[in-house]
Amino acid sequence: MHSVLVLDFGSQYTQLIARRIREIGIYSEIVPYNTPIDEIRQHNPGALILSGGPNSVYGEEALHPDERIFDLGVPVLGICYGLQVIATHFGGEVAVSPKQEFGRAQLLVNRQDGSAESMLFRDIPDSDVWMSHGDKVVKMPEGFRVTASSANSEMCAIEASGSRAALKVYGLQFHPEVQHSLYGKQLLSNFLIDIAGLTPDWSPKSFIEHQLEEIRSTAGDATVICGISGGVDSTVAAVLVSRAIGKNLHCVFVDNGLLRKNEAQKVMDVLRPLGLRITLVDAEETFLRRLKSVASPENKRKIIGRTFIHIFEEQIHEEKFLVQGTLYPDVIESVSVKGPSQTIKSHHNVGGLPKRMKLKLIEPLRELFKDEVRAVGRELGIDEDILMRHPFPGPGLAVRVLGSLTRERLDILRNADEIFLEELKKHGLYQQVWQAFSVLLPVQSVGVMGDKRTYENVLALRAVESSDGMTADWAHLPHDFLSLVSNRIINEVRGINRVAYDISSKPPATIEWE
Ligand SMILES: Nc1ncnc2c1ncn2[C@@H]1O[C@H](COP(=O)(O)OP(=O)(O)OP(=O)(O)O)[C@@H](O)[C@H]1O
Ligand SMILES: O=c1[nH]c(=O)c2[nH+]cn([C@@H]3O[C@H](COP(=O)(O)O)[C@@H](O)[C@H]3O)c2[nH]1
Ligand SMILES: NC(=O)CC[C@H](N)C(=O)O
Ligand SMILES: [Mg+2]
Repeated sequence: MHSVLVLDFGSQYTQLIARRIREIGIYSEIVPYNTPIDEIRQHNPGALILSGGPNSVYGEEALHPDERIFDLGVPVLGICYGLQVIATHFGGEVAVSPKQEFGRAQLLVNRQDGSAESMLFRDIPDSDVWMSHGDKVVKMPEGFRVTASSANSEMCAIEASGSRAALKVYGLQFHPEVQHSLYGKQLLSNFLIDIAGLTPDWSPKSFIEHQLEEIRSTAGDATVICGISGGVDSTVAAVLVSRAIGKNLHCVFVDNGLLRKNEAQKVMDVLRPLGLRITLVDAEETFLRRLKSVASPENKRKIIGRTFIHIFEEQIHEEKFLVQGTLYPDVIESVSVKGPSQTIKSHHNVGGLPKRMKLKLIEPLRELFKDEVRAVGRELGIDEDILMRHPFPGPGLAVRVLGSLTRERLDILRNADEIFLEELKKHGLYQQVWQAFSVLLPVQSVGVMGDKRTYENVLALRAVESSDGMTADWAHLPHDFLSLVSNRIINEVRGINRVAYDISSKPPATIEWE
């Protein structure tokens, strides 16, 4: 199976490029812009895409790919910064533009220059595209032609032609991957299917078949341990691995004392029908002891990540591999392994892992987004109730009791959160939001209850809409509903006298508070 490699120059839209390609039915992966040519060859790519990026190709901090990518014999499409890389590589010039373009622009496809229409623009009329650039091509590279223009960039789309046509190198100043570029997906499809000749055969089913082979060849006859949480990702990962290696899979569910109310029991009940071999480990003591008096979010996350691995290691008998349900957003936000993107927070299962580990990782979902994992789960026949659960982070309530943890504060949060989730379900709102939870703030406020002054904790409710957790908007829950939840929590949960609703989107906030 050929994949498309996206070389990441740090664009905010890099993941969107990969997504759009998969929506077309072609598998794609993102690698850092400077991945060496030998590594690129190992992926056996059917096409390369160079992403946009914040730098300028003529600046001191310009990022350059391995130049030999242009000799691989596979078609290359550069987007924005990627176009500018192509233009300079082939002898053209890029300079700062007197007029910048951000947002909507009108694309004029060049059909009048006597040459044949570009295959890239087949079935694409003059239409709206989305721009985000301050530089532009000012001198064409030799052996290239202009195939489209916009008001502020005359050389808005270029491609190798004439004696260089066989190179199949294309560049676009606009971003075809964003929804506002009306024919963007059609354009990507023209590039991948018509020009690169790829077959759109990526589907949950083909993904599963491919992964089953990969897992079998990695694991061989070895036994494998899998951290399972009752969440969507680890359940799908465990079912997939158990399909591949059967009884050699041993699942461990860690009760880290940071779970929701009665969660451990509920999860064991839900997972039982899947027929997996699961050990429940009670590690509350260990986690809470190690987290005692730790207030910094990053420290909490790292301690939790390490403790998970220690607990897994205690459970190992002859296992050599650890399966995790790590997803793409966990990876991209934790470490900048995939190019020049920034570390936002250390997800416990990626940035929180200890430096030395006895176990080797198997992470079959590492390149997928949540909605794709759900589609894979559906194909595997996993129950909708499990697949549609809200995500729950591995560090659990530790990142929702802000500041230092105590068992008492965890319990206050558990009781409040239970009411919130119960009411969401009762009102048919649970499935309408992507994730919902409560956060116990390290703040006390004054209240009056039964004529008495109170000085108690403040709780924040958070509910968001999202498709992959990368961006999110706060959910506009009905006011009557919020009022009912607030009332119940203040009346029923000892220790809370005020409830607030979080109305921040991601970005600039994140979904969790820590
Ligand atoms: N309590 C736990 N016991 C064992 N492993 C866990 C636990 N919590 C998290 N993990 C491991 O960490 C991985 C990442 O957690 P994460 O919350 O992202 O995924 P998930 O729990 O499987 O799914 P979801 O995002 O839907 O909650 C899990 O896939 C699992 O391998
Ligand atoms: O397994 C996990 N381990 C973590 O360390 C972690 N941190 C955040 N999350 C979940 O990821 C999504 C995005 O969260 P943020 O906007 O807070 O980064 C949201 O769904 C969060 O709940 C985590 N999941
Ligand atoms: N979005 C981009 O790739 C921007 C590229 C380059 N920095 C410019 O401003 O033109
Ligand atoms: Mg989880």
